[in-house]
Amino acid sequence: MSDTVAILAELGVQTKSIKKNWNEARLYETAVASGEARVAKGGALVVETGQHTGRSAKDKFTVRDATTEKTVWWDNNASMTPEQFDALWTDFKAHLAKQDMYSQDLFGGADLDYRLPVTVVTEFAWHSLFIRHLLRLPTTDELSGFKTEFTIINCPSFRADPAKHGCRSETVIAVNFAKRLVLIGGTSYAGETKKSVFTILNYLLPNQGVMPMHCSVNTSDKDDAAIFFGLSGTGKTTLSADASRTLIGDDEHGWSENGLFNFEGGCYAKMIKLSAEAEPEIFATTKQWGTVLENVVMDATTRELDLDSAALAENSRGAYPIEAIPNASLTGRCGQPKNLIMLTADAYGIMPPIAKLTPAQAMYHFLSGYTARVAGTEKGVTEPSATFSTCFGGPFMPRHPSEYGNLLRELIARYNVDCWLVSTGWTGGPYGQGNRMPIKATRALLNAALDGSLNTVEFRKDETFGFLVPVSVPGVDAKILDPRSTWADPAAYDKQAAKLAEEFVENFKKFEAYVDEAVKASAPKPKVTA
Ligand SMILES: Nc1ncnc2c1ncn2[C@@H]1O[C@H](COP(=O)(O)OP(=O)(O)O)[C@@H](O)[C@H]1O
Ligand SMILES: C=C(OP(=O)(O)O)C(=O)O
Ligand SMILES: [Mn+2]
Repeated sequence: MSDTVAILAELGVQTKSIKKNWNEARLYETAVASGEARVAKGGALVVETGQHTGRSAKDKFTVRDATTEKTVWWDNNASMTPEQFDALWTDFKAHLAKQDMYSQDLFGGADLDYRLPVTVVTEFAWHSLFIRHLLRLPTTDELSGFKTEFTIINCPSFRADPAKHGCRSETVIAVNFAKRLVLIGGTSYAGETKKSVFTILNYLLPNQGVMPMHCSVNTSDKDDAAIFFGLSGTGKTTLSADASRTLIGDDEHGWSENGLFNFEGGCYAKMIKLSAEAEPEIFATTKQWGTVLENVVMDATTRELDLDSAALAENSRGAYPIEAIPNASLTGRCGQPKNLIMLTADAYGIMPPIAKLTPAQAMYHFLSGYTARVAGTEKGVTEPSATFSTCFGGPFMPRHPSEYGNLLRELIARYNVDCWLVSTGWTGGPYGQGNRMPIKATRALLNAALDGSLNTVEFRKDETFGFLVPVSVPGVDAKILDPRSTWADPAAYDKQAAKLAEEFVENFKKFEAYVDEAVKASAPKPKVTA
């Protein structure tokens, strides 16, 4: 296979026109001229995505054939038959024949041994710009010998038909590993494209012994890389951009014998209520030419941005090349990690802001993938709900969690990595009563973990979770380290902690057959209260 033109011919795709590998400036001009986008004060490109302002996880389907039958974990991945995919593909091609399209030949993966050449074909110029920011650009030389290995076609104006295509609605994300093709239709949320590349790498890399991870990574000149696992909204992007560390990437990485590597070349940050003070590096990107601002509210006349407004979406986003962050790595690669952090936004206010995990506890929490969803803007809803998304990335993990878990466990042991659980969620009570953990406090605790100083402080054992929690950390209010003491009613804390422990135990049942006694013994134990 080869680059855009050859691959489209090989796939039998005809488009009205195809603009191949256009650069940022040309895509900008076209996106504005065609009415897809507007320019904000400072130069960022502002777009609105309409109905879909986040991923449509339930509209994602993987083709179930003789191979994927055995390699995909179907409990966690919705399936589509090869015949349904073919019907979708036929209709997709008929639709594409009437469209002016853009394409980019890019790499997913900064490690030269493991990178995947992909061609991303999009209906929107701004989607082409987005994916050019997010993935890794080939050099001129690499482009001349480019051989695509996977094609992603994103056509928001296509409407899927559940009766014919085996999907659920007019929106579809169809992944076909045999045909090396992903089709996206009926949604404009740009995150679908980048998470499709992630899904592909998550499927392919374990076969090469590489651990793919939904995490951010940063390092320093001391070669002390840190991995930050976490579900959406837990702080991967926010916390990895830190003035005192070198950013490797904010969302998707691989871990091999060569070290850690970014799958991407850009970041995709949440813009809602972004604070210039707590997140200065990310804030600066909103005022730069090149940044794609998705569903950020802008005044039509002054072109001032209103980052606090959720009028278009709670999940407003900014996409920018990693160079937009001052202390970012351009190679996207670093050495073996010293620390591994699992981020959770515990809205129940039960988890401590930091805890030290044994390797077995780390495996337990990796397979559990706990965070909590909060009501957000919905009226009248005050209760948070627990979410367990395995490997901290359930919607992007085609294989059985034990495959990822076993790889991770081996790597943690081989490189002697210290593991931590960090709650960026609520303190002083649950969502609705307490407050979100201050970013400053989380950063101070993380810095103490990463510079090694946290290994020398006094710890207590958490009665419910069994992990070790520091009693005091220089520069941090000792009270927040013990969540129970921050609640007005400690008995209410105990009750809620027991309830959360039960939810963990219930969720973990499906993994019990795949883990050893030490991992099973890492389950939280509801504390017996008098
Ligand atoms: N203590 C904290 N740590 C990290 N993020 C926090 C914290 N408190 C509030 N936030 C907010 O939570 C959100 C975290 O989102 P983000 O970093 O994009 O997560 P992810 O990349 O994991 O999806 C940001 O909007 C950030 O401002
Ligand atoms: C882009 C996404 O990732 P995250 O929220 O983890 O940054 C997403 O989930 O759509
Ligand atoms: Mn992120």
